[in-house]
Amino acid sequence: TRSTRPQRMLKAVQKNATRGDPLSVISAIDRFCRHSEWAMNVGDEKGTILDSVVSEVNPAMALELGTYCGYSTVRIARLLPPGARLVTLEFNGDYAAIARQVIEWAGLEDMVQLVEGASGDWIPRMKEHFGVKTFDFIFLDHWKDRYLPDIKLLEECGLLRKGTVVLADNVICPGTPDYLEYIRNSPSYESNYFRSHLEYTKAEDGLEKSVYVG
Ligand SMILES: O=C(NCCc1nnc(-c2ccc3[nH]cnc3c2)[nH]1)c1cc(-c2ccc(F)cc2)cc(O)c1O
Ligand SMILES: [Mg+2]
Repeated sequence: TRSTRPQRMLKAVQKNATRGDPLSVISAIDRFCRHSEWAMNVGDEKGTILDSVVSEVNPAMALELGTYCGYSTVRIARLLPPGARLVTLEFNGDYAAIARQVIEWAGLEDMVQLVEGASGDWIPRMKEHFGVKTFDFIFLDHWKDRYLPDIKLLEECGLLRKGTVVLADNVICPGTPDYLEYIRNSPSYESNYFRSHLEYTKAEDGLEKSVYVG
């Protein structure tokens, strides 16, 4: 049967990127998505905003919801300080299998814990299962209707601390109106919108950066 888009993306990484070189993995995926087949990675334009926020936070403990093929996982993990950890959650087993190989090709498997399952099931288990106290940085890039329930769940599970930075992708396209309304009106967060474009297109999209103030 015909290969899937994530499988073709992985082939492009293995063909065009150098093992152990995260930047070559990132550019191989961006080239594939610009010149061969669009895919829902955060992309290069929003990716530079992601990079600047991760570098500013310099997290020891980071969480990503929505691994997909591991593009943003590699973008984040390559910037982490030694000993830091990134837990990334993927719902779809096929995506997870590709992401593991992309992360390994980048040589970042030691910093990354990829977990397969639903955010609603795993968030309540983060503390006892991963020995997480609180997260320093969280990247929301999973199903858009899960952003709001999951940020509330993260609060309830005591996984946020004063200063935790939450960065949300796709707040315009596909859009997360209920999440935006909540986070921008909540006294527990200071939010800023970083205007950009939907990956590899001219359509508007952006990232919402929110700092938890407790
Ligand atoms: O759906 C998206 N991303 C989500 C993938 C995912 N990968 N893993 C999950 C997961 C992970 C744990 C979960 N736990 C519960 N649900 C879960 C879902 N979700 C997405 C879609 C678009 C997009 C824009 C315009 C279009 F015309 C079509 C598409 C752009 C983007 O940047 C996206 O991120
Ligand atoms: Mg996205």
